[in-house]
Amino acid sequence: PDSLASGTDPFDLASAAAAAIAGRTGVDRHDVALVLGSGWGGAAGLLGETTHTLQAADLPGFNPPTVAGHAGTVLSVLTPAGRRVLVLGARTHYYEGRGVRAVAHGVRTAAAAGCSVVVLTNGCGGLNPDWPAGTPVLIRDHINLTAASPLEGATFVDLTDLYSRRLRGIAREVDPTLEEGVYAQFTGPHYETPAEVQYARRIGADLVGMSTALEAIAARHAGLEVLGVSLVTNLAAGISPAPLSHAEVIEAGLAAGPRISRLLADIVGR
Ligand SMILES: Nc1nc2[nH]c(I)nc2c(=O)[nH]1
Repeated sequence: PDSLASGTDPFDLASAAAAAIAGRTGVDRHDVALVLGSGWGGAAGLLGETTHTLQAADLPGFNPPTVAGHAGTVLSVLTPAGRRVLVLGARTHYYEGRGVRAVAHGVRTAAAAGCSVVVLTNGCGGLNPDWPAGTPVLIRDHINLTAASPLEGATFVDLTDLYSRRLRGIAREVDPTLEEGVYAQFTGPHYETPAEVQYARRIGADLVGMSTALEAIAARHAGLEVLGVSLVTNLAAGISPAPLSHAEVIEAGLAAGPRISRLLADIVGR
């Protein structure tokens, strides 16, 4: 929990985690951090050569993986262009109840490790019937419905252009067909009711998920430039008349794998 009594300043903990990464990999500085969400697991292999694989739980402030499929690893990848990518395969979701500091720890560690850019990916529900499962969507902006902030105290941070226009431009150069949308973070872990999905649509959301917004705010505060990319893994509740079968969702996510992994590799390689 986030009790102040714990004493460990979140930024000291992030520095300790970054020092542990540098110590174990011999890589003193990473350039780009990549947070892998549902359906994005295959991206790391296409980025370049994974020179080091660390267990996240061995690093200060990271927790054992609770989301199935998240390998719970932190990778150091060397791209063909000689850039160092820190691949965080161990996201903490707000719904785990570990508090906002745990949610923000990964991006704070990335900043402490020297990164200047973080790419946040996630799996989400789609509100646009024209975006079927398997559609990647650039996040243009977010609506934070968690009623929480990763920041504490009088930490006033401007969030204009939080999802970097520059990085979205690079992404669209890589794939001009990419859609853009507004991502709404719900607390979860339950999915939205059809009425909540209609509410999200009416307030301007195109995507609904349970991650990303809090991490993006913490990333901006830590000085990182942010790119967010969602993978629609299902149509949100009530959007499609017949609820998609879980098998279809899994299949659509897998089918999109090669395309979205290539997309990320080309964006990071720029
Ligand atoms: N809130 C929310 N999160 C999600 N994550 C995935 I994958 N699908 C959904 C969804 O439909 N709603």
